[in-house]
Amino acid sequence: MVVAGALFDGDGRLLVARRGADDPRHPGAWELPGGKVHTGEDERTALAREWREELGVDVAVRRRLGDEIVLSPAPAAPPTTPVPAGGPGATVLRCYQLALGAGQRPEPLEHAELRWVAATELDTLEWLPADRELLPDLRAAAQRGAEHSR
Ligand SMILES: Nc1nc2c([nH]c(=O)n2[C@H]2C[C@H](O)[C@@H](COP(=O)(O)OP(=O)(O)OP(=O)(O)O)O2)c(=O)[nH]1
Repeated sequence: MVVAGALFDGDGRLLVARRGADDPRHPGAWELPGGKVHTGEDERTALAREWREELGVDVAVRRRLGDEIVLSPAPAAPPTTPVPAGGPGATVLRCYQLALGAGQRPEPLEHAELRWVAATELDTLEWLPADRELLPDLRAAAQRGAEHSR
C-alpha cells in the first residue's frame, strides 16, 4: 500500500513534488508526496510520517480523494480463481486530502523541487504514470477548495 497526500492552498493550487534526477526508477517525475505504509502501520499515520520526513511539516489527514489505483497487479491467479480488482497482494495507491498545521511551511527535504500548481496546469506536468488517473479528482477538489475560501 502506498499513500499520497493532496494539499491545496486557499486559491485551489495543489502542492506537487518533483523526484530527483538521480531517482533510479522515475527521474524528474512529479508526484504527490507520500510513500509506502509500513507493516502494522495505519495509512493515515504513514502519510503524516512521510510528510514529516519528506517536507518537514505536520499535517492532518482528511478525506479520501479519488479511487484506489493499482500500481502493480498481483501475480496471475489460476483462471478459475475469482480475485478482487488488482488481486490480493497487489500494490495500490490511495490519495488523501490534507490540511497543513498552523505556521507550517513545506520544504523539499527529499525532493528536487516543490511547486504550487493551479488546477488548469496539472495536465502539463510529467507525472508518475499512475497519478494521471487522479487528475480529474484533484481538479474537482481544487475547485471546491477555491470556492470555500471565497
Ligand atoms: N509517494 C508517491 N509515490 C507514488 C505516487 N504515484 C506512484 O505511482 N507512486 C509509486 C512510486 C513508488 O514506486 C511508490 C512509492 O514508494 P516510495 O515513495 O517509498 O518510493 P521509492 O522510490 O522508494 O519506491 P520504490 O523505488 O521502492 O518502488 O509508489 C505518488 O503520487 N506519490
